Amino acid sequence: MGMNDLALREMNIVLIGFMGVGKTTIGKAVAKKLYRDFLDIDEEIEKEFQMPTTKIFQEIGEKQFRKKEKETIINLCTNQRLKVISLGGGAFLQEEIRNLCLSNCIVFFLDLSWESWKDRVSMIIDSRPVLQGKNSEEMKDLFDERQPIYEDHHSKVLTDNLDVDEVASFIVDSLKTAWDIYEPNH
Ligand SMILES: Nc1ncnc2c1ncn2[C@@H]1O[C@H](COP(=O)(O)OP(=O)(O)OP(=O)(O)O)[C@@H](O)[C@H]1O
Ligand SMILES: O=C(O)C1=C[C@@H](O)[C@@H](O)[C@H](O)C1
Ligand SMILES: [Mg+2]
Repeated sequence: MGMNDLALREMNIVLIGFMGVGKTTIGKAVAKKLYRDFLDIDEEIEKEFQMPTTKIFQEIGEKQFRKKEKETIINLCTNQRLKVISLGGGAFLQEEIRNLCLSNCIVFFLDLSWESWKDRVSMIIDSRPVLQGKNSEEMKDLFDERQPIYEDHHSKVLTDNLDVDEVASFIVDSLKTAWDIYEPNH
């Protein structure tokens, strides 16, 4: 099913952004506000391999993780509708994933400044293999290096100084505005 077959209101909503910006937490809140099901790609991959991401990286390798990540996203973004889907922080590194999401889904970039992000490292590091073993400078380099991949999106929200519920409300309000403008007769 391509974008042309779907009403804007039925399209999956996809959240992108760097590790720890809040894709999973905010995605759940957005789904609840819109009465939709929520899907988290990292969680789907972990279910598939029956192990946490850290263990997948150690025992099966990042390459297989990325392959499964691509297959899972292509499958869900092609065969599902009316979902809120949070991607992993590295998913948009793959051009095929970027292209498919941008043509089939509504893509929201959750933006967060480095200053705010660095205070969250301790909360997330245990479950993010890509951050493990990196010092602050190396994390900053990765953070900067990743920003351009998130620049391909339909809409973005700067989450500095907003709590989870405020970000979710902003996303829902902006979607409803777009739906009313582009599909006024639904
Ligand atoms: N707007 C916010 N304000 C404060 N804390 C937040 C906000 N959004 C998320 N958090 C917290 O930041 C942490 C990381 O959030 P979350 O796991 O949702 O990130 P993520 O983007 O899904 O990361 P990953 O890409 O690694 O899956 C959580 O502890 C969450 O409660
Ligand atoms: O940014 C990344 O490369 C990653 C982010 C997480 O969501 C997971 O998908 C995994 O830990 C890799
Ligand atoms: Mg997540």
